[in-house]
Amino acid sequence: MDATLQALRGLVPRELQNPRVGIICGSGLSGLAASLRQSVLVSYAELPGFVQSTVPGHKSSLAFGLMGSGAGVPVVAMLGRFHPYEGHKLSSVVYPVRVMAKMGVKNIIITNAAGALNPELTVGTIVVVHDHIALPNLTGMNPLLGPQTDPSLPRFLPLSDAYSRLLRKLVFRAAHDLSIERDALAEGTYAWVSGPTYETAAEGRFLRAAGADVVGMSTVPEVLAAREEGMNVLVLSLVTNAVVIPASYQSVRDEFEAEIAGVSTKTVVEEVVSHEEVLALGRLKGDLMKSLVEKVLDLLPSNTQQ
Ligand SMILES: O=P(O)(O)O[C@H]1O[C@H](CO)[C@@H](O)[C@H]1O
Ligand SMILES: Nc1nc2[nH]cnc2c(=O)[nH]1
Repeated sequence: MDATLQALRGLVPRELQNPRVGIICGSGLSGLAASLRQSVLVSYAELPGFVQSTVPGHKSSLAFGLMGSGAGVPVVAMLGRFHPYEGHKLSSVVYPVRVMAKMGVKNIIITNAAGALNPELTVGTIVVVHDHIALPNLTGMNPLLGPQTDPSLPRFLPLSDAYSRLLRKLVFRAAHDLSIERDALAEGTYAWVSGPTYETAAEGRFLRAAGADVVGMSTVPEVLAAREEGMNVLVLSLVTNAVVIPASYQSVRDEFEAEIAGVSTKTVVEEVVSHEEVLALGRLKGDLMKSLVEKVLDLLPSNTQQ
């Protein structure tokens, strides 16, 4: 950690060395940082302890700068995050969050691209996350497992208040001030899965039955580390696709038997999701996400520490 902080002190101008807000840009959402003023980019390759992002739509740099109107708020943004499915250790996945904490970040805005499990969520909606289901956490893949990085941090971290109510409400105020239509935003629960495979229909049905609204392969490890470090957390999920959950299984036996009986049948075309589709949606809705985040920064009370 000391080596990383020392490298940053050498690479980032003094006035940007104490960011107030951290931002993590999800798949295809690195454009979020386009409006940073006085921005300085630091490649992950220059930072001891950082790994590289290998996923298309994720860069590998930290961006420091000022964001929002007026004098602006000093922020540090991760242009590209790390996922366990890339082969990164969970401790590496959350390392940048710990670095942000040591630089003084008190509020973190984590964005991601996610698939909708809730049939009421349309593609393009931004979901303000208020809770999560993390099957990996429940089954032994928790980034906080093992010896503590800092014994002064809590060993048993409560998560019932993980998603800051104040920050969530600010998003709705921001949308209201920007006259963003009501249906563009929703609230929901994020399911974290390891990936890199997308869900089968049965898995989608299972996660939906468990109460999740959206599903993705990131975010929760970062939330855990951020909460452990005492930060206020806001998570915004952009719905990039619907997880296909057919209401019923269409039997191939029925289909076959109809065929041999000479009865015409409708061929079922199974829809599939692709990362290209996820990235395309990120590009399409990137500006909306950017305006929302900028406005949240404008509205952030100057004393937000809790
Ligand atoms: O969560 P982010 O990094 O936004 O990316 C999401 O999009 C990728 C799949 O298309 C997965 O990495 C999933 O987690
Ligand atoms: N697991 C998962 N991650 C995603 N990221 C974007 N879309 C999806 C999805 O449908 N499933």
